[in-house]
Amino acid sequence: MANNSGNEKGNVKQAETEKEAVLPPKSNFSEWFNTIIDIGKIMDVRYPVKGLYVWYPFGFGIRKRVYSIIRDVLDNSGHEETLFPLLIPENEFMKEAEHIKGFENEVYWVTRGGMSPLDVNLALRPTSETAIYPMYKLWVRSHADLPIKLYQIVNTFRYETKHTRPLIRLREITSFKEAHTVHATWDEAKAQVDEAVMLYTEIYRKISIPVLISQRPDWDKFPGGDYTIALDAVMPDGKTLQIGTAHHLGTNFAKTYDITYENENGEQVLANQTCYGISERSIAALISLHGDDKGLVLPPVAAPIQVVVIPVLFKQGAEEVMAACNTVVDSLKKAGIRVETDASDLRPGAKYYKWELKGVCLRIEIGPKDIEKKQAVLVRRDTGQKEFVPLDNIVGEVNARLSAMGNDLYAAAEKRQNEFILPCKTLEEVKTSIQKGVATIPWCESEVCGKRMEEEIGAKILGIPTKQDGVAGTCPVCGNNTPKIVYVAKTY
Ligand SMILES: Nc1ncnc2c1ncn2[C@@H]1O[C@H](COS(=O)(=O)NC(=O)[C@@H](N)CS)[C@@H](O)[C@H]1O
Ligand SMILES: [Zn+2]
Repeated sequence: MANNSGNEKGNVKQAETEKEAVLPPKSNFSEWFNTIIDIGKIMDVRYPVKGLYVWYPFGFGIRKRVYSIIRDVLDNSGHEETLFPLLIPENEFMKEAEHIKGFENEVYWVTRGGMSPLDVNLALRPTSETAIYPMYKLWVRSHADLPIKLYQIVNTFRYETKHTRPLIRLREITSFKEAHTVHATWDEAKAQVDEAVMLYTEIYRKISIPVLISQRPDWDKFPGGDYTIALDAVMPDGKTLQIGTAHHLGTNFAKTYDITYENENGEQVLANQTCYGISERSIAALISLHGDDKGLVLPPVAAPIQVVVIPVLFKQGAEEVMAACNTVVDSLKKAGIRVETDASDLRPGAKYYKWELKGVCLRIEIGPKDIEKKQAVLVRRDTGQKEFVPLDNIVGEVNARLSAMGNDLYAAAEKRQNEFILPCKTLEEVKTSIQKGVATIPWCESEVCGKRMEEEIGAKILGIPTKQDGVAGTCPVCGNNTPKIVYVAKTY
């Protein structure tokens, strides 16, 4: 994967040969992803610190649109956005034992200010529980202060020892949306976890991404949490990418940070909490699930450029063609559609290649013949479908295809995801199936059997699907009857 040329010694590797890399076929997914991040102008991997990458403006345009969808969904479901400090004092960070165990190998520390050593070392937030919860202790006094439903979209830092790669595993997570909620009871917090999963599913539906929803096995839950529900995308190579998680924290952190509220009978009661997060892995999934051999394929809601108008110019009638194109561009802009014209002297084929690589949703071609017939040629990026449409209703024709495209991309991705789910009855079958996709296998849910399964298979249990069809099977380890199946998959 990304041979990220930024290195520990801190020097930027000279730009590769100026010639743009050629995009490999998507069947070679690892190289395809690596190349599209570069030539699709998503992120520049040459920053001289391992695991830190630079957003190109085009890639940032995609991130901006995806995160405005995230904000809309959260702001319209009772959440408020806020901002907590980046630096966390060691004494606060080191309070919750489970949480520390889970993060102590990943935390970056600031130990100096200028030339003088700090009296208290400061952690760069890997996630913000230990920054936020000391403040929640000050804010939560009575039942009337609950629920609290806050989120922030910040950068967080994790000293990842596994292979770092842009958008998928960064040491500076640049787009970490983390929500932290406080509730009066365990059940209310459970309802919040369920809402978070529903909202995440809605967000991903809006960017045409289907997800697998499962509860992580107990030994793989969030450090300091009661349980974790995760959303996974099935990537084109059949491996899964965790693109969202919601954690029920019970009273674990409330105990540590003394977050209590006075109930109706004047008693001090420990609060129950949840937290849930999405990162730029959402963009990784968007690029990976919809892209093809020609490059990016972007759902219209996330596309920085939705339409490109290409005038087909000959000596004869060039003026009329340019005039018609400008009229089309103006009317599309007025309708709020993100449109560009390409009147460059590139050959048509080179133009098509350029805009297809960038995932522009629709191409409009207008030549002298089209003027005569008062039509334009419309070409969809996802299907390649070419149609003649009347010029005088170009806005309607474009809008119809843009809204169809978002749904069609989702349907196509959902079909591919379902084909990756491979039901198994034996561990042998699981071993072969996870080379291609996501295996399901009955499991009695006992930790002993689960761990034995992972050993046997040489891969991790992904999680217990929250939606089960309840058909009984037998646990392949203990032979007991069980109504539960579990996902097993190779993961990013
Ligand atoms: N190194 C990383 N690079 C990119 N995304 C990451 C990285 N580590 C985690 N993520 C993403 O961030 C999400 C939330 O991270 S987490 O550890 O699961 N959960 C938390 O940190 C909780 N505080 C909820 S915000 C994960 O589901 C995953 O999609
Ligand atoms: Zn068992």
